[in-house]
Amino acid sequence: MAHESRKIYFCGSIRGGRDDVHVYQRLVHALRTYGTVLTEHVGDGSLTDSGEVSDSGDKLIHDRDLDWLRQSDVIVAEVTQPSLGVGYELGRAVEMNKPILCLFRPESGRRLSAMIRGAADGLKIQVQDYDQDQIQSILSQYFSQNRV
Ligand SMILES: O=c1[nH]c(=O)n([C@H]2C[C@H](O)[C@@H](COP(=O)(O)O)O2)cc1CO
Repeated sequence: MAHESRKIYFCGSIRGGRDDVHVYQRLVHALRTYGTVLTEHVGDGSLTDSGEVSDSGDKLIHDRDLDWLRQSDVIVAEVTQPSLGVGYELGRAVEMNKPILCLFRPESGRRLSAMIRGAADGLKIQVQDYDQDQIQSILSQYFSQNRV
């Protein structure tokens, strides 16, 4: 798929905690090489764990994000910092049969949920352990696959 037309949905923790926001920032920046990132705000350093401010509240955020999820060609999720919202997005994306790449940093000392690692089939749903130095190579390898 051509870079210009590919829509990427990036998932990262917001109310689950913003400790990894610098990693999300790097990923969003790197992902722009491969398409349009619909959820750029996830990597915004000024967005706190209060989440986005919206007059219409959480329903607007939820409905907008599900629309973006439906439109997207691929989901990339940074899953090191546990987040209910990211887990929910991934579950919905699985049901939509979207290609999914989950990225986990073992250096965190955490153990990824079995419901994420156990969902991987190595094809449509991929879970990759990585450290930040590998961001470019992992994304380059992933997007060179025909299925995304
Ligand atoms: O303000 C928000 N905006 C937003 O787009 N989200 C979406 C995108 C993130 O991938 C995910 C984060 O979920 P959580 O806030 O539960 O960590 O949910 C979540 C929030 C706040 O829950």
